[in-house]
Amino acid sequence: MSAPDSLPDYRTQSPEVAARFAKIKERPVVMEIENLGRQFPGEHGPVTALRDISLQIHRREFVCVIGPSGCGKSTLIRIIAGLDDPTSGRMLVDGKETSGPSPERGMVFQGYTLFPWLTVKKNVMFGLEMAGKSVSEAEGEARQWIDLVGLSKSADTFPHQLSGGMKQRVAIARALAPNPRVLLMDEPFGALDAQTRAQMQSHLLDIWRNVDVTILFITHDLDEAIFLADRIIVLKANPGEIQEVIEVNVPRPRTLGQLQSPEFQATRRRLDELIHPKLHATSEHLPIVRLTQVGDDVE
Ligand SMILES: Nc1ncnc2c1ncn2[C@@H]1O[C@H](COP(=O)(O)OP(=O)(O)OP(=O)(O)O)[C@@H](O)[C@H]1O
Repeated sequence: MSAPDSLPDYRTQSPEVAARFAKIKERPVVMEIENLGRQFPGEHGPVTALRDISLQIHRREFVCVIGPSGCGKSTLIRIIAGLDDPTSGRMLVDGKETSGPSPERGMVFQGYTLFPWLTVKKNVMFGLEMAGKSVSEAEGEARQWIDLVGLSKSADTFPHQLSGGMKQRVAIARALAPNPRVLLMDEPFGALDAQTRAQMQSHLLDIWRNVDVTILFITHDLDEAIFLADRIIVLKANPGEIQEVIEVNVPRPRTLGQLQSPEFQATRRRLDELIHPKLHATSEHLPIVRLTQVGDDVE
C-alpha cells in the first residue's frame, strides 16, 4: 500500500475511467431530483431533514449515497420510493413526475422483508402475479430471476431455511422481477457478516452488469460505496444537503484486490475527511460516566 502522502488526487481519472464517465453522461437521464426538501415538525421548531437536493442519474448508473447519521439518507430513499412526500421540489422518472410508490422503482431494505409463508419462487412470483401475469408466466419469469441470483436449487425452500445472504438475494430477485427502471437499496447488506457482505457486493455487481437497471444504494460503509459506485453522493447533516459528488476513479470490473490500490485509498481518504472531520475532537469531549468502582481500572 502507498504511504498516504503519495496518494494521487481522488479526482484524477485514468483515460479509461474518464471514457467510462463520458459514456455514462451520454446515456438518457432515468431519474431526476429537483430541489427536493423535507421538513419534519420538531420539539424546537421544524427539522430540515433534506434541503435543496438536486441530482440526475443516468441509465444503468450505479449511485451510492453516504453520509453521517441523521443526514437524511433514509428520508431521501423513502421519498424516492414514494413512501413519503417531499415538502418542496419534485422527482421525475423517465421525464415523468412521480407520486407514490410504483413498480418502476423496486426496493430492497436492510431487514429481511420476504413473506415467510411463501417459498423462494412464490416470493419472486408475487409482484408478477400482482401485475396481472398468469401463474405460468409468473413462474417462468421468476425462475429466470432466481437463476440470475444463483438460487436455482433453493426455489422451493422457505425463507427460514436460508442464510441472511441468500434471503437478500431473493429480495433482489423479487425487486428486479417486475423490471423496475430504478432499484433502490437501503443498506441492504447492513445486517450481514463481513465475509457474506463482501460476497454480496461482488454478486450485486454481477447482477447489475446483466440487467438493464439503474441503482441507488444507501450505505454507511465507505469501502462498500467505493467498491460499488460510479458516483458517490456525500450528504451532510443539519440540514441534510449534498456536500460533494465524487466520480469514483477506480476502474471496472471491480475486484477485492483494488481495495488497497492508490485510487481506492485516495477516495477513501476523501470520504473520511468529509464524513468524519471532527471524530477525534468529538470523542475528546464525550462526558465520562463512570459505572465501575474507583480502583477497579483495566489500565
Ligand atoms: N418522521 C420523522 N419525524 C421527525 N423527524 C424525523 C422523521 N424522520 C426523520 N426525521 C429527522 O430527519 C433527520 C434525518 O433523518 P434520517 O433518518 O433520514 O437520517 P439518516 O441519514 O438515514 O440517519 P441514520 O444513518 O442514522 O439512519 C434526522 O434529524 C431525523 O431525526
